[in-house]
Amino acid sequence: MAITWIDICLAGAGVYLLKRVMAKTTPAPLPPGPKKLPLLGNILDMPSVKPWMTFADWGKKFGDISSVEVLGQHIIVLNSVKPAVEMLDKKSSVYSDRPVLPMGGELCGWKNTLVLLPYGDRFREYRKNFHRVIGSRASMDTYHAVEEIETHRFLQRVLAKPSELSAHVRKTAGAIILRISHGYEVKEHNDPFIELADVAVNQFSASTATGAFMVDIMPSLMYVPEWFPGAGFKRKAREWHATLEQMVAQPYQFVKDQMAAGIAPKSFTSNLLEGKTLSAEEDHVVKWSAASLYSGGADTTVSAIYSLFLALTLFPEIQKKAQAEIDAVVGSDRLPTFADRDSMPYVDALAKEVLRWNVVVPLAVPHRVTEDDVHDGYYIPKGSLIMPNIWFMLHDPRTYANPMEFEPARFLASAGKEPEIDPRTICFGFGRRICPGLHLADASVWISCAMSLAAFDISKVVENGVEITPEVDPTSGTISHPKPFQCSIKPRSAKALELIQQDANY
Ligand code: HEM
Repeated sequence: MAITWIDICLAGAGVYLLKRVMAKTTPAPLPPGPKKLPLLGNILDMPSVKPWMTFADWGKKFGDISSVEVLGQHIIVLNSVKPAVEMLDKKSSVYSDRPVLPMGGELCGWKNTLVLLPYGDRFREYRKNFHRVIGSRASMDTYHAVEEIETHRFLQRVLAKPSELSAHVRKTAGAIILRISHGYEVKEHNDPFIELADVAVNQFSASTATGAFMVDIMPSLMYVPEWFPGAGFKRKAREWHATLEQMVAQPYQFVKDQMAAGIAPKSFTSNLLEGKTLSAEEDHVVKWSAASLYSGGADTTVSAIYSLFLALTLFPEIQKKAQAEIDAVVGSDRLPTFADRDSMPYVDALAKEVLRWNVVVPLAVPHRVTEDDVHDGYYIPKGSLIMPNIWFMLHDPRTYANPMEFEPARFLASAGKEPEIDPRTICFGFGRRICPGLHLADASVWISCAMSLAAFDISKVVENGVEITPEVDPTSGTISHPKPFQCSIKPRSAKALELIQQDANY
């Protein structure tokens, strides 16, 4: 029997009606959201620039849990901490998967790193490794010396070339993480591992950018051969896959060679390899969890520390208050160390405010739901992507007074006023996917605040008698950075200069 257009239309109408009927049989309504178009859903509502701003508007219109549907994909946006904790933490056994990303995850291979790893046994193994090495504030004590030495070297680099602040921040983050992950000490210039990681991390951002590759919308394109017209993305994916493989394999081989020679310093990788013969699966887990540590830490703290310098440039009074505290506690004969942390509440508050003001990962990383759920009266279908709007949670006037202002004192108790919520309970995400590098990040941001403030005065650049005020306009993207800005960085005194120039290898 021949099939006619009428049959097809009737079948189409049937599917549509069936969907409508099925929609009616769902256990509860979907969370509210912008009105959908037939077939296209909310594709035209999806923002491409700073989506967290649009999502915050949805929160105001539709409440703390809102939803959209893009080509059949449900996206649930959470605009407050309460549902984020109730769903992602309390129901973590069904809210902890990650989305499948055809370009970045599958073709380029980033699905082997923790951030995109599907929820399951391998995921648990990686997390266990992270937990063992940097899973608590106490375990981070082992790495305080590395943090202090590398941050001191950072001061020396800044002193030598203050105009290259951003590059120094990046290099220091890479140096700290590579020492912890692979026991590798970076070279002062053109370090091959740092360069490789920079390229790979940029490729990660490019390959996972929303809407950048058609294959992310039509996953079947993954199977198109490279020679096929329009399949340029496959060649690109092959190249990017190769960079990632090198970024993972080279430092790993370095540790193995050093261990064979009996000269490997203690590190995340050497610790996991020590005295063991690994199966292929165990080898994969050690190699890729070390790389996850390295790639997760390479770009994130960079954003936070760069924004510390932006804040210090913009708010000289806050800088002076923090320096006064350091002078009173540490004096001027030495640089601050982690041992001073508990005695310097204002510097601690400053580090917290940096994490709140400049939100490094504004929408976290989407969590994928693995079972149908009904939450707070709303239907959350299996396969939905949950996006916690961390940016809004940290700028919500219900939680933070004058949220757009940079004000460390909000985290200090004063007469009749409790400190505001610690942003570290929000900025690192939620549930079983919470950032496993949070203690390391916290330590890096704090020591950078304390040492930089002890050593330097940071101020606006004056050009032709005019002060240049940097703009506060962070970039869009999974990891948001302050836009490049100029500032003047000078040693605070002759004594500070002497301290910076002292040997950093203590
Ligand atoms: C200021 C610095 C940092 C911030 C604000 C930050 C924030 C985040 C956030 C929001 C997530 C997603 C959590 C979720 O899905 O709910 C995440 C995941 C992750 N972070 Fe961080 N992070 C920072 C530094 C670091 C560092 C230093 C490392 C490595 C040592 C790291 C490694 C990772 C990894 C591997 C994941 C993926 C975890 C998973 O999927 O299970 N992060 N981070």
